Amino acid sequence: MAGILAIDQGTTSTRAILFDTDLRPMARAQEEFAQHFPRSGWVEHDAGDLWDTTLSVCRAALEGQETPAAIGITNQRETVVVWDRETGTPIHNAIVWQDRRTAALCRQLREEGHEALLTERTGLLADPYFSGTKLKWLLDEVEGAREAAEAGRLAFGTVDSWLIWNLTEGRVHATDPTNACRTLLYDIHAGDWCPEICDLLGVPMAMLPEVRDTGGDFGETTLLGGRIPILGVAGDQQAATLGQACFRPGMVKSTYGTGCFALLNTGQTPVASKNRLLTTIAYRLDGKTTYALEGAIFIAGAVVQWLRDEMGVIGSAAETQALAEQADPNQEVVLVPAFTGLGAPYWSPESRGAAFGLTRGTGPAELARAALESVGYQTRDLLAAMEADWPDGEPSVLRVDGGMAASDWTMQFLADILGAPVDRPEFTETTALGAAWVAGMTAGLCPGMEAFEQRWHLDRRFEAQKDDGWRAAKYDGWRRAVRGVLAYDEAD
Ligand SMILES: Nc1ncnc2c1ncn2[C@@H]1O[C@H](COP(=O)(O)OP(=O)(O)O)[C@@H](O)[C@H]1O
Ligand SMILES: O=P(O)(O)OC[C@H](O)CO
Repeated sequence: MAGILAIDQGTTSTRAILFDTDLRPMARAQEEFAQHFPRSGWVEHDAGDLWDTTLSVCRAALEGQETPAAIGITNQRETVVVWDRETGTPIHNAIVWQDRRTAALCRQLREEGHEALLTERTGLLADPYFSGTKLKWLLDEVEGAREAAEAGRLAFGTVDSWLIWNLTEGRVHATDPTNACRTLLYDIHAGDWCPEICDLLGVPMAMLPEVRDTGGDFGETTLLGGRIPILGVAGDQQAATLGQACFRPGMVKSTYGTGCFALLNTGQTPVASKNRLLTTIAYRLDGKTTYALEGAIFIAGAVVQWLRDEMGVIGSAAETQALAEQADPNQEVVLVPAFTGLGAPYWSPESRGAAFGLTRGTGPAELARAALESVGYQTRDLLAAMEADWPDGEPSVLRVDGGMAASDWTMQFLADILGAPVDRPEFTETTALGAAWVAGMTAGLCPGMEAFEQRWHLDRRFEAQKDDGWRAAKYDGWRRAVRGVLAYDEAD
């Protein structure tokens, strides 16, 4: 029987995985594309590259295969594309979620007292991470853009909308609530775009996509052989939450790719964070919205890439494990990888990274260990904030996935620093799996939630092996290092 094609359009590469209806992977293809850094703190993608790589990985994955019965799309979130409805041409490069160009605008929004409205409606903060201020920047800076948008000639979309538009050859301009809720323009309580915020940011509502259920009808494509309906769309972190079967309130997953994103399912209740986490939509199925608390860290696996590409201390990511094992146990080096600012729970876009505790004897091994440890410390920051925000639902086990979850050393350190077990599933491409499952379920080909939950299989559980004294001392060192980074920023 024909399968389900998952498109995973990520920050550094685009993937397509063809699953059979039992959700076993049958074929896959992946392509990287160029990152553009036109100025310090700016990150752009050529939106044409995002579409071209999508088309080519889909064609490669489908080569010699039957036409799939459905497509599920999952994508890097918050990244902004604006295009001309007539020609389908983007008016500018896509501005990527990591881009910090609107830090001053966000500061101004905070100083003028607008953050309360933004948080109340969207569950987010006035931070450059989200789409809204990036879109405002495009409308302000690209000549003629605002007039064209007001006249209805321009379309805005996160990457999902851009891909849907292209796959349907301009017939469908839509998104789903998991992507809409990251724009800073969407009212997560009303379940619709927020006119007040659009007004505040000068965004004409005519350019916004229609919001449809995560498992819903997003049109069909004829570009991949036959007619294939697009039946599932979710932002990549929410798709991973689905792929990890975190369906019950209290379940939490953490994905370690370029960054790290932890989501705690809070059921049908949107929990307002008192600890600078994000209130977000986990999924909307059959018109019913499930919410999550999210902690977002901008640098996780990217710190390992930095060791490889900029520092040249490793040849491959996997080498960090052996180095960390060799590190001198008497050296307490702490690395705060705030390369693009600090995300949750600090939200300090202008902070930059620092290493503490360096000695004459510090070498690549100690640096590699500190890099891997930084991922554990940052996760503990997030889970501590989650526990404070939602004490009744304290999560007992953390489900992990993403490229860096392959690092046993990092996962063991994570369990040790959390003082709680960490579960790694057999299949760690949970993002694509989640998108495929939603599309397959909507098509009536895949099992519902309960049966899907049963097919989650453990690869390995990492149990905490250290005592509370060790944990407290290590975490205290991290907290002091973060305070140092924040203080340096203030002094600036
Ligand atoms: N064995 C490993 N040890 C440490 N980090 C790893 C390992 N394997 C992969 N990584 C890191 O995981 C990241 C890739 O994960 P992936 O989920 O593919 O990311 P993304 O989807 O964000 O591109 C890279 O940043 C890489 O440095
Ligand atoms: O592309 P990834 O996996 O780094 O994920 C990016 C996130 O969606 C940003 O919020």
